[in-house]
Amino acid sequence: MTDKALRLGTRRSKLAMAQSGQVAEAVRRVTGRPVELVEITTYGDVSREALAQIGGTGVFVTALRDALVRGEVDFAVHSLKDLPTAQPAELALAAVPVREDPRDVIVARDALKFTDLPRGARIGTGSPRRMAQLNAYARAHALDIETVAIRGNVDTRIRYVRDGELDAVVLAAAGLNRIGRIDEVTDFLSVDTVLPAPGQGALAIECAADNADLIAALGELDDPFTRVAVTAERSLLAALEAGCSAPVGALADLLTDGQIVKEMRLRGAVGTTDGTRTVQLSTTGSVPQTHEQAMALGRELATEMLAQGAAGLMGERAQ
Ligand SMILES: NCc1[nH]cc(CCC(=O)O)c1CC(=O)O
Repeated sequence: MTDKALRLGTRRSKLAMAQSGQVAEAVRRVTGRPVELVEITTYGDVSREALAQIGGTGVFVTALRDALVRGEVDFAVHSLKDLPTAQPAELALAAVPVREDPRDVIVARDALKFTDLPRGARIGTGSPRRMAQLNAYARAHALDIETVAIRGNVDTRIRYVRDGELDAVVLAAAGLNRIGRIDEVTDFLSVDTVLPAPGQGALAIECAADNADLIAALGELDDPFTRVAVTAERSLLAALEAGCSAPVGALADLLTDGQIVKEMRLRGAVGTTDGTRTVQLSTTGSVPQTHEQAMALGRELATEMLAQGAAGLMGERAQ
């Protein structure tokens, strides 16, 4: 094996740099090769206005993928939840490392928990999924909250709370962990309250589909269970024909009896952002042993959710 540095394409944001840095270290460890970070500036990074117009995080992923396809970098790390469900033929998902905490969390003023927020509290999030589920919970439990649409990176969002503009913001635990700000969380939301985005908490390591040596080397970092779980979650998302900013929550986990793994459960939730209508279902089956079995589990749940009217609740998908 050669000693030439592997080039890891990354965005410059704090979260992207943290994720890429952590994966770079793991790749050095398993391959014994040096890894060099190559910063890719995306259109969305340059202009906030542009991002609003193009819509969503797809622009970030696209720029990294273009650099991979052009051979400017050897591999890239994405937050799996930001990755479109369609896999381009030129690229391979070489590894899905062990997922960390998939939960959403609250960063609130005065160390408040979600259910202790005062009447009329304003909670910031840019995610229709989080709005839908927080508002549905609030309606069911007579909480009087108002969800407020915000944008921006993690630092910007927490600043809304520190500046007193909002009472709380909702973020992913995994992102805060990776940038070293997990201590600022005031409440970890149970997945029974807010089902995370498909793939939340997991990373995707991508490289060129024709680079078999690199796929094999990066494959050392793959966690087969995380991979089947996120495959089932993303299959549900795809079968609902929903985009990555649609109000869809999904989480696959293992049902165990003592130490013995019995089955995999896949939960899904869709709802209108005002929380008035939701479809929330789960299905349980044998733990998928193949990609195709994991895909089938997601499709199966999607079919049941669509039969209960899920399609009619997703009007607010990405512009
Ligand atoms: N949409 C932005 C984004 N993409 C991935 C994460 C966090 C890391 C993860 O979920 O894996 C975040 C921030 C957030 O939702 O708080």
